[in-house]
Amino acid sequence: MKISVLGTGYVGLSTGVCLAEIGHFVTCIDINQHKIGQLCQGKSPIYEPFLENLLLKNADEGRLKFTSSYLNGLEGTDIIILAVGTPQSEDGSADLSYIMKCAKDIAPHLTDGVTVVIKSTVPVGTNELVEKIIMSHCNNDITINMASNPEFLRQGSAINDTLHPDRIIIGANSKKVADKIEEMYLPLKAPIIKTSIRSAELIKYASNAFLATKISYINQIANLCEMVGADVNDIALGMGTDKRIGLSFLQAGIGYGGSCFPKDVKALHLTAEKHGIQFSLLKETMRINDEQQELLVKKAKKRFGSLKSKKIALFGLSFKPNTDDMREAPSIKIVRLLSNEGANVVAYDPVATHNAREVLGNMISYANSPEEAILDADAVFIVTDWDEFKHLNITNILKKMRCPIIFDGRNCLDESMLHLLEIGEYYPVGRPSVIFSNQKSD
Ligand SMILES: NC(=O)c1ccc[n+]([C@@H]2O[C@H](COP(=O)([O-])OP(=O)(O)OC[C@H]3O[C@@H](n4cnc5c(N)ncnc54)[C@H](O)[C@@H]3O)[C@@H](O)[C@H]2O)c1
Ligand SMILES: O=c1ccn([C@@H]2O[C@H](COP(=O)(O)OP(=O)(O)O[C@H]3O[C@H](CO)[C@@H](O)[C@H](O)[C@H]3O)[C@@H](O)[C@H]2O)c(=O)[nH]1
Repeated sequence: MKISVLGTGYVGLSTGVCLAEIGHFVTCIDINQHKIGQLCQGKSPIYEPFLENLLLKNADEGRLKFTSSYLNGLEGTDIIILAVGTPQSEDGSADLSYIMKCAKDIAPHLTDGVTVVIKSTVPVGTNELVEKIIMSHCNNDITINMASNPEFLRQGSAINDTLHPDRIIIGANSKKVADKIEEMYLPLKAPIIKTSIRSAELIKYASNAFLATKISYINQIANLCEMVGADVNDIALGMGTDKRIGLSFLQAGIGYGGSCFPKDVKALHLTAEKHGIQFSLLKETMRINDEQQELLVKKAKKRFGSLKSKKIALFGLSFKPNTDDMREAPSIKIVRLLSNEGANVVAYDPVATHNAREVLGNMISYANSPEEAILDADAVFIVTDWDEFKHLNITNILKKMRCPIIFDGRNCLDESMLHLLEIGEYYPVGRPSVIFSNQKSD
């Protein structure tokens, strides 16, 4: 099939590359000419494992092209996939301006019978609005088919998630349109769920808000664990082994961030409110998450009394491992709180430093390695659970501190290695803290 993908962000680019990989002829279109320039040279503008290799392979084999011209990019296409951003507006609702502008701009280039698929996360009813905009800006004599096909990939595992999805949701108002989209995905051999357009739109928000709520739930259990001397890892295992609950998204820590959960929970809450439903459960999900992001600073204040002039080494800046994305990263709030307390922050992240500089500027210093970050540090905050912090000989590095005081916001330090710390303090989330004091001489 000939497919055009609008938007070459995390979703558009991963989708375009993977659809080419399964044999389609794909043109990715973006209004950001700098991005298109990079992509035409085979460079991925984002850090996403396996993306660049697959991009180069499919471009070389002639199935993947990039352009910023709608005229060239939409010519003779069977399916158009809209994957432009829908960020948060000031009032918390989804900002649909990019998708509406995109609809208006592509309209004059559409040909009769083309299928327009919305992959971006959009509030229920958006497909109908987009269809209206397209119909009022296209040639009068054409018909188009609209469909909703929300995306569930996670950053950091986008390629794997796209090639091996748990399910594919296709929302369409006719069997013919749904079958066409199913045909596009057939090589993936993934379970397909066909629904109405409105249901498909809502499935996306319902899924993200549920996962975010699961995280806030376990985080609140973690807080209780700290009060009663229980261990949240044991609780998560004990709960999650029940198939009805499941083990995933029960990792306690400093809360969720990223380009999706924060904005999508807010948007769903607002949609519900707009329709007279008080979805206060989601309000709590958000409140717990806001508070959870303050946890490490609160713990450090309790430990040190004052954080004024303390040097804090931050391990990790991105909102999750395997991505350089800083959108809504908990590190941003942590840095602001630490700065307000008069602490000095030095941060190390394996790949996100460049993007972090744009958000945090010179509020903090940036180190090139964990070793550099801990020089003269009073405490370490583990903010992102990069493998490097779990496996590497991180305990050996921390051992170099005079007295390592570690606040592990992701419970990711390998506890079996902690005995290497002859002296020090380890404060995980929702688990008993450990104080080491010259164990060797004991
Ligand atoms: N990031 C994720 O993990 C993820 C996962 C699932 C769903 N989503 C949803 O997918 C959508 C895209 O998210 P993203 O993170 O990929 O966004 P992004 O911000 O990374 O990328 C959006 C891209 O769209 C381009 N764009 C804007 N207007 C355009 C236009 N008129 N024509 C062509 N290109 C245009 C921008 O230049 C940008 O490159 C959002 O609705 C998001 O909620 C995101
Ligand atoms: O048990 C957990 C799992 C995740 N997180 C945090 O939650 C955030 C989001 O993580 P994750 O869901 O893995 O990454 P995203 O790339 O944001 O993916 C989510 O958001 C995407 C955009 O809508 C959806 O497509 C995905 O299905 C959905 O998982 C991160 O800050 C994680 O650290 C936790 O704190 N505990």
